[in-house]
Amino acid sequence: MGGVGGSLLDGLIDGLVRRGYAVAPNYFSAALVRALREEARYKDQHGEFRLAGIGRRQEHQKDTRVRSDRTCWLKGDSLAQCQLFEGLESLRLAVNRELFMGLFELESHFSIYGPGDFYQRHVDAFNGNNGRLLSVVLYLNEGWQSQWGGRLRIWPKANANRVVTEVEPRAGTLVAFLSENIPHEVLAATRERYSIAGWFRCNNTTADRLDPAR
Ligand SMILES: O=C(O)CCC(=O)C(=O)O
Ligand SMILES: [Fe+2]
Repeated sequence: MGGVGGSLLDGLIDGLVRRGYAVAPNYFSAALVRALREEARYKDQHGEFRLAGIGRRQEHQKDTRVRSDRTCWLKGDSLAQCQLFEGLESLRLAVNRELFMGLFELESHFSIYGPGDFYQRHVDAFNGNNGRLLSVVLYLNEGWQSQWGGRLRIWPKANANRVVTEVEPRAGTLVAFLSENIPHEVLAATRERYSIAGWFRCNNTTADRLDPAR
Protein backbone atom coordinates (compact mmCIF):
# COMPACT_ATOMS: atom_id res chain seq x y z
CA MET A 1 0.00 0.00 0.00
CA GLY A 2 1.15 3.50 -0.71
CA GLY A 3 1.02 6.35 1.72
CA VAL A 4 3.51 4.83 4.13
CA GLY A 5 6.53 6.86 3.14
CA GLY A 6 7.58 4.98 0.00
CA SER A 7 8.37 6.23 -3.48
CA LEU A 8 4.68 6.50 -4.38
CA LEU A 9 4.23 9.07 -1.65
CA ASP A 10 7.41 10.88 -2.70
CA GLY A 11 6.18 11.05 -6.30
CA LEU A 12 2.85 12.43 -5.19
CA ILE A 13 4.46 15.14 -3.07
CA ASP A 14 6.79 16.01 -5.94
CA GLY A 15 3.84 16.48 -8.32
CA LEU A 16 2.05 18.71 -5.80
CA VAL A 17 5.14 20.86 -5.34
CA ARG A 18 5.86 21.21 -9.05
CA ARG A 19 2.38 21.46 -10.56
CA GLY A 20 -0.23 21.59 -7.83
CA TYR A 21 -1.59 18.19 -8.78
CA ALA A 22 -0.40 14.58 -8.94
CA VAL A 23 -1.68 11.26 -10.26
CA ALA A 24 -0.51 8.02 -8.64
CA PRO A 25 -1.67 4.70 -10.16
CA ASN A 26 -1.89 1.73 -7.76
CA TYR A 27 -1.49 3.92 -4.71
CA PHE A 28 -3.63 1.59 -2.59
CA SER A 29 -3.67 -2.21 -2.76
CA ALA A 30 -6.15 -4.05 -4.96
CA ALA A 31 -7.55 -5.82 -1.86
CA LEU A 32 -8.26 -2.57 -0.03
CA VAL A 33 -9.78 -0.95 -3.10
CA ARG A 34 -12.01 -4.00 -3.64
CA ALA A 35 -13.18 -3.89 -0.01
CA LEU A 36 -14.04 -0.19 -0.33
CA ARG A 37 -15.91 -0.82 -3.56
CA GLU A 38 -17.94 -3.63 -1.95
CA GLU A 39 -18.75 -1.36 0.95
CA ALA A 40 -19.97 1.37 -1.37
CA ARG A 41 -22.12 -1.10 -3.27
CA TYR A 42 -23.61 -2.46 -0.03
CA LYS A 43 -24.39 1.02 1.31
CA ASP A 44 -25.95 2.00 -1.99
CA GLN A 45 -28.15 -1.10 -1.99
CA HIS A 46 -29.26 -0.14 1.52
CA GLY A 47 -30.27 3.37 0.51
CA GLU A 48 -27.39 5.22 2.18
CA PHE A 49 -26.46 7.34 -0.86
CA ARG A 50 -27.99 10.75 -1.57
CA LEU A 51 -28.02 13.03 -4.60
CA ALA A 52 -24.90 15.18 -4.25
CA GLY A 53 -25.16 18.83 -3.21
CA ILE A 54 -23.11 21.87 -4.14
CA GLY A 55 -22.12 24.61 -1.72
CA ARG A 56 -22.34 24.47 2.05
CA ARG A 57 -25.00 24.81 4.72
CA GLN A 58 -27.47 27.57 3.79
CA GLU A 59 -26.21 27.67 0.23
CA HIS A 60 -26.50 23.92 0.01
CA GLN A 61 -28.47 23.06 -3.07
CA LYS A 62 -28.99 20.21 -5.41
CA ASP A 63 -28.36 21.26 -8.97
CA THR A 64 -28.24 18.36 -11.36
CA ARG A 65 -27.09 20.69 -14.13
CA VAL A 66 -23.74 20.99 -12.32
CA ARG A 67 -23.35 17.48 -10.98
CA SER A 68 -25.52 14.40 -11.01
CA ASP A 69 -23.65 11.83 -8.91
CA ARG A 70 -24.82 10.41 -5.58
CA THR A 71 -22.69 10.34 -2.43
CA CYS A 72 -22.35 8.78 1.03
CA TRP A 73 -20.02 10.26 3.70
CA LEU A 74 -17.33 8.03 5.20
CA LYS A 75 -17.52 7.73 8.97
CA GLY A 76 -14.56 5.43 9.57
CA ASP A 77 -16.84 2.58 10.56
CA SER A 78 -15.08 -0.31 8.81
CA LEU A 79 -11.63 -1.87 8.68
CA ALA A 80 -11.24 -0.83 5.04
CA GLN A 81 -12.05 2.81 5.86
CA CYS A 82 -9.55 2.75 8.75
CA GLN A 83 -6.84 1.41 6.44
CA LEU A 84 -7.67 4.10 3.90
CA PHE A 85 -7.53 6.80 6.58
CA GLU A 86 -4.17 5.45 7.77
CA GLY A 87 -2.71 5.78 4.27
CA LEU A 88 -4.18 9.26 3.84
CA GLU A 89 -2.84 10.29 7.25
CA SER A 90 0.70 9.51 6.03
CA LEU A 91 -0.02 11.71 3.03
CA ARG A 92 -1.32 14.51 5.27
CA LEU A 93 1.80 14.44 7.45
CA ALA A 94 4.13 14.40 4.44
CA VAL A 95 2.30 17.32 2.78
CA ASN A 96 2.46 19.34 5.99
CA ARG A 97 6.15 18.58 6.31
CA GLU A 98 7.09 19.31 2.69
CA LEU A 99 4.61 22.02 1.68
CA PHE A 100 3.84 23.64 5.07
CA MET A 101 0.13 23.47 4.29
CA GLY A 102 -1.30 22.98 7.76
CA LEU A 103 -3.73 20.26 6.71
CA PHE A 104 -5.83 19.47 9.76
CA GLU A 105 -8.74 17.15 9.18
CA LEU A 106 -10.21 15.02 6.43
CA GLU A 107 -13.79 14.86 5.17
CA SER A 108 -14.58 12.27 2.52
CA HIS A 109 -17.42 10.59 0.70
CA PHE A 110 -18.07 7.72 -1.66
CA SER A 111 -19.41 8.84 -5.04
CA ILE A 112 -21.27 6.83 -7.60
CA TYR A 113 -21.72 8.30 -11.05
CA GLY A 114 -24.34 6.34 -12.96
CA PRO A 115 -24.11 6.09 -16.76
CA GLY A 116 -24.39 9.63 -18.15
CA ASP A 117 -23.65 11.34 -14.80
CA PHE A 118 -21.06 14.13 -14.74
CA TYR A 119 -19.63 16.97 -12.66
CA GLN A 120 -19.00 20.17 -14.62
CA ARG A 121 -15.74 22.12 -14.40
CA HIS A 122 -15.29 23.51 -10.89
CA VAL A 123 -12.78 24.16 -8.13
CA ASP A 124 -13.35 22.55 -4.73
CA ALA A 125 -12.73 25.77 -2.78
CA PHE A 126 -12.45 29.45 -3.46
CA ASN A 127 -11.35 32.21 -1.12
CA GLY A 128 -11.07 29.66 1.64
CA ASN A 129 -14.88 29.41 1.75
CA ASN A 130 -14.99 25.86 3.05
CA GLY A 131 -11.51 25.42 4.48
CA ARG A 132 -10.61 22.85 1.85
CA LEU A 133 -6.91 22.91 1.03
CA LEU A 134 -6.03 19.60 -0.59
CA SER A 135 -8.39 17.37 -2.59
CA VAL A 136 -7.85 13.65 -3.07
CA VAL A 137 -9.78 11.22 -5.25
CA LEU A 138 -9.39 7.43 -5.18
CA TYR A 139 -10.98 5.34 -7.92
CA LEU A 140 -12.58 1.96 -7.20
CA ASN A 141 -13.23 0.56 -10.68
CA GLU A 142 -11.55 -2.77 -11.42
CA GLY A 143 -11.10 -3.56 -15.10
CA TRP A 144 -12.09 -0.07 -16.26
CA GLN A 145 -11.92 0.32 -20.06
CA SER A 146 -10.89 3.58 -21.76
CA GLN A 147 -13.87 3.53 -24.09
CA TRP A 148 -16.26 3.72 -21.13
CA GLY A 149 -15.25 7.37 -20.58
CA GLY A 150 -15.60 8.80 -17.07
CA ARG A 151 -12.23 10.55 -17.15
CA LEU A 152 -11.27 13.30 -14.73
CA ARG A 153 -10.11 16.38 -16.66
CA ILE A 154 -7.60 18.68 -15.00
CA TRP A 155 -6.67 22.26 -15.90
CA PRO A 156 -3.38 23.69 -14.58
CA LYS A 157 -4.78 26.89 -13.04
CA ALA A 158 -7.93 28.95 -12.55
CA ASN A 159 -8.39 30.57 -15.95
CA ALA A 160 -6.62 28.01 -18.08
CA ASN A 161 -8.32 26.99 -21.31
CA ARG A 162 -6.22 24.00 -22.12
CA VAL A 163 -6.66 20.71 -20.28
CA VAL A 164 -3.32 19.41 -18.96
CA THR A 165 -4.26 15.88 -18.15
CA GLU A 166 -7.09 13.38 -18.19
CA VAL A 167 -7.19 10.57 -15.66
CA GLU A 168 -9.01 7.28 -16.14
CA PRO A 169 -10.90 6.15 -13.03
CA ARG A 170 -8.96 2.90 -12.65
CA ALA A 171 -8.99 0.95 -9.38
CA GLY A 172 -6.23 2.11 -7.04
CA THR A 173 -5.38 5.38 -8.80
CA LEU A 174 -5.10 8.30 -6.39
CA VAL A 175 -5.28 11.89 -7.61
CA ALA A 176 -4.33 14.79 -5.35
CA PHE A 177 -4.55 18.53 -6.10
CA LEU A 178 -4.67 21.90 -4.44
CA SER A 179 -8.37 22.57 -3.78
CA GLU A 180 -8.31 26.29 -4.58
CA ASN A 181 -6.09 26.24 -7.66
CA ILE A 182 -6.99 23.31 -9.83
CA PRO A 183 -10.16 23.31 -11.95
CA HIS A 184 -11.42 19.86 -12.87
CA GLU A 185 -14.37 18.10 -14.42
CA VAL A 186 -15.82 14.59 -14.41
CA LEU A 187 -16.82 13.41 -17.87
CA ALA A 188 -19.80 11.12 -18.29
CA ALA A 189 -19.22 7.37 -18.49
CA THR A 190 -21.24 4.58 -20.00
CA ARG A 191 -20.82 2.41 -16.85
CA GLU A 192 -21.22 2.98 -13.14
CA ARG A 193 -18.17 4.83 -11.86
CA TYR A 194 -17.17 4.45 -8.18
CA SER A 195 -14.79 6.73 -6.30
CA ILE A 196 -13.95 8.27 -2.96
CA ALA A 197 -13.41 12.03 -2.88
CA GLY A 198 -11.76 13.58 0.16
CA TRP A 199 -10.67 17.02 1.30
CA PHE A 200 -8.07 17.94 3.86
CA ARG A 201 -9.17 21.11 5.59
CA CYS A 202 -7.46 23.70 7.72
CA ASN A 203 -8.43 24.10 11.36
CA ASN A 204 -11.29 26.63 11.47
CA THR A 205 -12.21 25.87 15.04
CA THR A 206 -12.17 28.80 17.45
CA ALA A 207 -12.60 28.72 21.23
CA ASP A 208 -16.40 29.06 21.12
CA ARG A 209 -17.19 27.57 17.76
CA LEU A 210 -16.56 24.05 16.56
CA ASP A 211 -16.43 24.26 12.79
CA PRO A 212 -18.66 21.58 11.30
CA ALA A 213 -16.94 19.55 8.63
CA ARG A 214 -19.78 19.74 6.10
O1 LIG B 1 -14.58 11.73 -9.15
C1 LIG B 1 -13.75 12.53 -9.59
O2 LIG B 1 -12.95 12.22 -10.48
C2 LIG B 1 -13.69 13.95 -9.03
C3 LIG B 1 -14.86 14.32 -8.15
C4 LIG B 1 -14.90 15.77 -7.79
O3 LIG B 1 -14.36 16.61 -8.45
C5 LIG B 1 -15.57 16.22 -6.55
O4 LIG B 1 -16.29 15.41 -5.92
O5 LIG B 1 -15.41 17.41 -6.18
FE1 LIG C 1 -14.09 18.43 -7.32
